[in-house]
Amino acid sequence: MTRDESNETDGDTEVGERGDRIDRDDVSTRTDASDDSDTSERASAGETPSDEDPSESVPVENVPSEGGTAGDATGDGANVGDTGGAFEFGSRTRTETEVDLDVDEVLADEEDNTGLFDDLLSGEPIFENKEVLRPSYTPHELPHRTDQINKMATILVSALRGETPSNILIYGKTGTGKTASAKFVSQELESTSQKYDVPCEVEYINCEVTDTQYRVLAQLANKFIEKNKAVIDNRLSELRDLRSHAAENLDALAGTEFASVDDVADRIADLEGDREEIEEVPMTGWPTDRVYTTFFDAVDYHERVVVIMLDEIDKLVEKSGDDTLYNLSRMNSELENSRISIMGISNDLKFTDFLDPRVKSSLGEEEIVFPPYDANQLRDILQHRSDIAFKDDALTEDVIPLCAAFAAQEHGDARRALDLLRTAGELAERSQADLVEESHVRQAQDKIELDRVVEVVRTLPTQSKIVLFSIILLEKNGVHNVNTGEVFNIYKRLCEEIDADVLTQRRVTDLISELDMLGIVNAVVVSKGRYGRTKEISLSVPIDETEAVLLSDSRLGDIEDAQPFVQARFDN
Ligand SMILES: Nc1ncnc2c1ncn2[C@@H]1O[C@H](COP(=O)(O)OP(=O)(O)OP(=O)(O)O)[C@@H](O)[C@H]1O
Repeated sequence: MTRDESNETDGDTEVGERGDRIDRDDVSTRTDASDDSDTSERASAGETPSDEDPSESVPVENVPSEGGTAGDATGDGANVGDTGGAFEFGSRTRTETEVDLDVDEVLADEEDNTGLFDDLLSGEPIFENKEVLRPSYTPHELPHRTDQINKMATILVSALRGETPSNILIYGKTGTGKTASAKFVSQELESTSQKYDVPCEVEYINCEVTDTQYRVLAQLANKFIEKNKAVIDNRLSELRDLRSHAAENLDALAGTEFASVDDVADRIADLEGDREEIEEVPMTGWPTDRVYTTFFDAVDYHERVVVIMLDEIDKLVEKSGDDTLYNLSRMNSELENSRISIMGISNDLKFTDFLDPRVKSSLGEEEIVFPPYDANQLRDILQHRSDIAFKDDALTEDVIPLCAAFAAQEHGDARRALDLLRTAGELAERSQADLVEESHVRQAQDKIELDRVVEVVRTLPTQSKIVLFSIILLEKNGVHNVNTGEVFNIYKRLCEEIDADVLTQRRVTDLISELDMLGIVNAVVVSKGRYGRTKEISLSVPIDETEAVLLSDSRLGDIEDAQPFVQARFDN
């Protein structure tokens, strides 16, 4: 299990526990639960209802509203139906009554609410099923990817014949449907393999998250170990049945590989031994060759063809070189029972340049390119999804073409197109409109763009933030198309103010070029005749929002009054 997964599990548990606290049925369940240790302790200490310290009853009264002290609550409210001593009876009766009272109060409060949510709920919902527009949804149909899907299927069909499929490399820009298509094909492959009872499995790894050789091999090893355990358990239960039938009547062994009940028992003992020996790979700590051997043995435990899908494979190579791919691609020559095939997916067309030539040729046996979608194709994709996602007639005619056009301008990214459509729907819903209209799409486009800018600016290194802030200060004071020298002067003063290192002007020029590449500023080189050439810099992002993001950085937030700094431009 990855760290993320375990966190998720923790999170779920917590939610579950919190949820328990407000569940009315659960309150009574707890009240019924029997644990009178607390009362008996007090009874043995000679307490009676009359000498009970009033403060002691507080937790009892607080049971339903606090909810968190479930242990105490169950203890004191335990024996409602009992006919125990007067103290217990009185105490318990109070508890139960108050439990109900408090829950009723909560319910009454709910009825008297201010209608905060009622207003929002009252409008006709625009969405039928919003989840369909989220990236986590895997569509059942992928328009305009038939060629690529067919090509993948033609290569992978050998797995269903028990042969090793060629390795495949899939390239294409972001949002061109690579992952969706590959997952679609693997689901089909696995279901067909079950239909024909051919052992074929697909394992998916996202190398952006799992980005070292150790982690990739450990994750794969553990997945196969899990499957092997299930296979062994299945076989064990069949064999135990067979053993008991054969013990009654030896005919049960007819047609099996066993000649006697003892043979069956031996096989069971072997499998139990195998089951016992299986050791999962910890997420850190083993030498990599031990992880590799464990993975190798787990894959080779029984006959099967395995397709390993490495999504964002370029991230793995970038982070930890091509050792993993080298090891995986040479495994087939050593495996005895199984075969593996690799399906790599990448946004970066050039990543194979960094591979060892042997890995490169083995990995790229087959290459499939996913071109960007054009506006018409995006329109079809959006139409398919919107039919399921929105209520009938919830979109005006121009919504889908506009979303498609915006996304096509980007780089034919279906993810962006779907995001736009979903955000437009959400904005319409929020403004309680009956229909999603063109204006909602335009607002959605601005919102997504702004979110992107905010994210990029927020994560800039401090020095770049200071440079950007200098440009903003100049612009805010009416100085447009500034040059590098002007930015540098303000930058220096700001650094002194917040005690940051002052970089050289040359370095600051580089940082400006980086901001240009990120699309935050626009820097054009202009010729000044005999005075040489200079860069004219202007801001390409909304000024107020960007300034707000910069000032939310604790270091830049320290800058008291930015106004005087701008004078620096004129002081020089
Ligand atoms: N032809 C299509 N039909 C329907 N939905 C599509 C199609 N192509 C892409 N999508 C949707 O667009 C989104 C992005 O697709 P996907 O994740 O497959 O892109 P990708 O090429 O793998 O991108 P990245 O390289 O960024 O991971 C997903 O929600 C996917 O369902």
